[in-house]
Amino acid sequence: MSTVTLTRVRRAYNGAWSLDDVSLTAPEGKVLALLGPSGSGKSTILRLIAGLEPLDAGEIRIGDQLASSVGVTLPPEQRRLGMVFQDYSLFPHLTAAANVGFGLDKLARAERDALALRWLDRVGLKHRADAYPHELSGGEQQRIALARSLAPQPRAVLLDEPFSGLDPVQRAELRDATLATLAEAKTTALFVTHDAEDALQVADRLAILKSGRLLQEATPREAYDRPTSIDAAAALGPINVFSGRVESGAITTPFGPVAAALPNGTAAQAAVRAEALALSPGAAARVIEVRPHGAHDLVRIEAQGAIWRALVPARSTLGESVDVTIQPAGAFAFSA
Ligand SMILES: Nc1ncnc2c1ncn2[C@@H]1O[C@H](COP(=O)(O)OP(=O)(O)OP(=O)(O)O)[C@@H](O)[C@H]1O
Repeated sequence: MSTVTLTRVRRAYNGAWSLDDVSLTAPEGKVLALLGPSGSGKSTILRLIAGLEPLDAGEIRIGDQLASSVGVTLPPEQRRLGMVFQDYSLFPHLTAAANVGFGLDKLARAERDALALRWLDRVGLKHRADAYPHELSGGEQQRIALARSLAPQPRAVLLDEPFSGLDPVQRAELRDATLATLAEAKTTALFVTHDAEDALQVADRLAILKSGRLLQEATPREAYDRPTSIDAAAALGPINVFSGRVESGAITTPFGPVAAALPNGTAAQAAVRAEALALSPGAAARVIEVRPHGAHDLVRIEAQGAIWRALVPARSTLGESVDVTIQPAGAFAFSA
């Protein structure tokens, strides 16, 4: 396992930056999640690290080795990386065991078979060693793909949306199983997702991207509790935004004040997480709509013409109007 470091990396397609000056580090033996909406550049980062494409500026190092810089692109097979993609990409004509053994061709047959079985065991699929991919569920195929990528002891493993295409139950199970396997293997992992929950659950560190730019790199806790911008806050869950001016250290929103450590008079924006709004019987805001949202209800409330969303415990009894308390831990202010 090795640290993977990107320094001021840029990549353009057809004259437009698809990655613009991105620097980030995947620490040795940890999971770094690349989180962002479609088109934010997540897969481009993986392709550049894998050596599938050249970069246009900056450099990429895997451990001490310079893997990519302008005019230098170490071929993929010399990078010693593992890869897992969302479409599993197992060889259909090979059994599960043969798929896992595929990258172990330098070993003698018996050794290779034993190691493949050991990896199948690690992902809980030893009993399916002789099954062909079409005989396995999507989640099982993905676990085989993970075992195949890790068996040759890569310096780092790249996972591109590995849980998409699975139903929610399979997804949660596979997420937990993958995390356990990565932790056991102590492999550096870069994991692409557009799902905030996946990123928060799986990552040791998060890199939040938008439009080819890195918005924030932090631990999941830091990113959630101390976002550095409105966009970074919005990447981790629904937020409410209000534009106003700072007065006496706060922005006064229709639903209450949000503390702002900015000079008085500054044009600023408040961002309040939907789960940071506590509702109680009262008359400050009108309840427009209540909808189930898993363990929560999503409630739309209106005050002074503004409509905000609140996530409250499911089946809370709310009347037609409520008082609103903004919990400071989920409320942030940014200069506009
Ligand atoms: N080969 C290519 N040719 C032209 N444009 C490309 C190419 N690959 C990526 N892009 C563009 O670069 C930007 C980033 O794409 P990328 O696939 O890295 O985003 P992403 O965050 O992985 O998105 P998704 O979640 O949809 O996979 C997009 O605007 C995309 O259209």
